[in-house]
Amino acid sequence: MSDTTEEKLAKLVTLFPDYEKEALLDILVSCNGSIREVTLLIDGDYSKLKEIESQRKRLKTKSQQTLLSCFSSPSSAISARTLPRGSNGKPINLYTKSEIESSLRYCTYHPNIFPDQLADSLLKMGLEDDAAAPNEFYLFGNKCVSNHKTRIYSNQPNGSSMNYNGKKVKNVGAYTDELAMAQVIIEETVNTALGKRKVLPFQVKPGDWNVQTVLCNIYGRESNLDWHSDRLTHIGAHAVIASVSLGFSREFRVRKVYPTNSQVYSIHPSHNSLIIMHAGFQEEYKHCVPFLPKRRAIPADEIHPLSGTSRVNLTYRNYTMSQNPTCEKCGYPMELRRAFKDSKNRGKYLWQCAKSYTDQNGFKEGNECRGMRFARLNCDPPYTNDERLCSTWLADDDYEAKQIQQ
Ligand SMILES: O=C(O)CCC(=O)C(=O)O
Ligand SMILES: [Fe+2]
Repeated sequence: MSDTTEEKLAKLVTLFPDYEKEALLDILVSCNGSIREVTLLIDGDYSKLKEIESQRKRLKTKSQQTLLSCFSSPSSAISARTLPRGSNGKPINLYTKSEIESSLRYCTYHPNIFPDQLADSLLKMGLEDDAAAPNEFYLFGNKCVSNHKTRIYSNQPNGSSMNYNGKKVKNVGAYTDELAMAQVIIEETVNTALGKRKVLPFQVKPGDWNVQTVLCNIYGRESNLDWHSDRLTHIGAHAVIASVSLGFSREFRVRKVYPTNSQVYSIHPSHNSLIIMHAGFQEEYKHCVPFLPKRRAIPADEIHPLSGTSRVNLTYRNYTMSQNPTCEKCGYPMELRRAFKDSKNRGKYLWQCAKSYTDQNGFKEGNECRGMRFARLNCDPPYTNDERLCSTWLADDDYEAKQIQQ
């Protein structure tokens, strides 16, 4: 059986860690799903590529043309591949609270967050939830299926009609007493932590952070979660997300979203620990749960007594956005994003039509929509067509963008 798109993409992410996942997906689509072609393309074997390109001239679609033109210069392919990551190209391991918090400016780490019994019942809840299922979604028109399972729990009376990542959620889980108890501890810990930090312009104030939704991810031995930043669309700019790890300990990697060769850090959150991804984290960093190396034998003392090699993750989210715009051109819901790639535009919050990225046929020729609006956060309505009113935020250590934009 051939690999799913998600599996192919996971392989490519491992082969080409310096590339954005979205860019790899673009290239994979433009190479008709062939990993071999992608490898040739990125490794700069242009004679082979020419052959492939001339074969494809017959099929020639707009998206393929654009994508290939981005990779037509050997220097762009080679520089991204060969740039060293950090000092020696390897992730830096962060084990303790002080190592994590001194290296990552938007993260705090809180071990032993729940009483032991509560942690164990939440772990069992995740492991035994029969309604948890792989995530199915469309990216650039390709159907992707995650290799970990997910369930969303909501404490809202209208929770059953909620949206997540642009899709109506089926089968929202009811709030149990354990979830309600855990929420009290999480809200208290997060609001206390917020009170000790600088408040960023678009974030909730200390004391006001509260939870409407808990996303539960269940990882087996073979599961992973690819590099991403969480979508801001419903949780807003400068979102604060609380992420609890339960059971078998898996790596949680983080790196800045720019430059492309940014240093990777590896955190090892233990059973019953909390990572708070503070305001600015989703804007400036991305994160993933990498695959466990296939051939690595797991030492007996790492196997969790209740979950074996499975891990449960609970992420607590505060839904702050309710008036999100729809696209003026096609009526599709829009996604809130922050530009970061080029330092000239970095910091601008934008509403982008989600159709091309998430709709089943959204990337087919003639179906693309490039609808865009500037975000005007904390205003009614939260969008504008006047660029001068666009909400913008730059990290205070982003000297490069500040200098260019002044
Ligand atoms: O499992 C984790 O630690 C991360 C989960 C996550 O990033 C997400 O659900 O968006
Ligand atoms: Fe995430």
